[in-house]
Amino acid sequence: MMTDNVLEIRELSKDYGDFVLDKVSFALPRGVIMGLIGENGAGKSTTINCILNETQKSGGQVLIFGKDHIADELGIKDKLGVVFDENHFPDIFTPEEIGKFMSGIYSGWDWKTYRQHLEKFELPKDKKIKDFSKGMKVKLAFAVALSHNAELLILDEATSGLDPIIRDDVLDMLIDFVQDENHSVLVSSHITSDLEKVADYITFIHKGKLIFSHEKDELIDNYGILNCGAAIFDVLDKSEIVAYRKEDYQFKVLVKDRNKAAKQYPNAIVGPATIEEIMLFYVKGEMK
Ligand SMILES: Nc1ncnc2c1ncn2[C@@H]1O[C@H](COP(=O)(O)OP(=O)(O)OP(=O)(O)O)[C@@H](O)[C@H]1O
Repeated sequence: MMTDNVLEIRELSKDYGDFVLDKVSFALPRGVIMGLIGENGAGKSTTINCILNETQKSGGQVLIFGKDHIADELGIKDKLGVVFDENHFPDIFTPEEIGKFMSGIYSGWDWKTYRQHLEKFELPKDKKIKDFSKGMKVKLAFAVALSHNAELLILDEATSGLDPIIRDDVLDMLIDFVQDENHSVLVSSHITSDLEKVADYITFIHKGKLIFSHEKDELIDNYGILNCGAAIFDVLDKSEIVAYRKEDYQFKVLVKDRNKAAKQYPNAIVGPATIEEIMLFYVKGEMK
């Protein structure tokens, strides 16, 4: 049987001297949307650039569709759609001319789908890209990425500069895209609420290290925030606590198993945690 991971990253490292991406490993199963989260400078773009071999990795292994990402670069390219926050199509061209160019690059180029996307995104096919707004440029990049029968989309902060309405359109598009069970998406974003909406998996990188890569529902169902005063906080079992934040006389504590915590500390108030809160606690919280 074929591997069911479209992307496998094993101990991926990149040493920039003052920043090290440190043996990051995770796998993206076929048919899912994976959100890649982390603070500014955490290493999200470095990870994606190493996957795409835009940056040479210092160590580790990257398999795309079960094949080494460098040895099989040409075979992989056709099945990969990529969108960055800045897309540098030559801006003297029109979408129609970009289409002609892309049809020479991708063997699976599909004019009909491309024209449908241009229409859906209300992109004028004969207007020069230099006169496009930022949102229009990103939409054009999506139109290209979605028009050559790609099986894996990799998006690096592609939605960050878009207004909430276009962002919502793009998120719907990603959900549409994975309706085909052969399609998968890796999407990095600061906007954790977007990822909370669409991602099936969340991979969290902090200071160049992998903190976790889990199914989103598992995170949402299990993690929790326990609110308590100093008396309870002092007796909390250190091993159950991910991190805590002190606000006036209250302690807010991130726990990995909120049901267990609620049973163990019946006098504390325990509630669910959002992906954003989980990230905030890991990045800004203190360890007991
Ligand atoms: N070409 C480079 N040369 C040297 N250092 C680099 C290079 N590219 C990135 N870095 C460093 O790697 C670190 C991680 O950057 P990266 O862009 O991967 O983070 P990020 O998680 O994508 O952040 P952001 O959300 O701000 O885009 C930063 O400290 C950055 O300075």
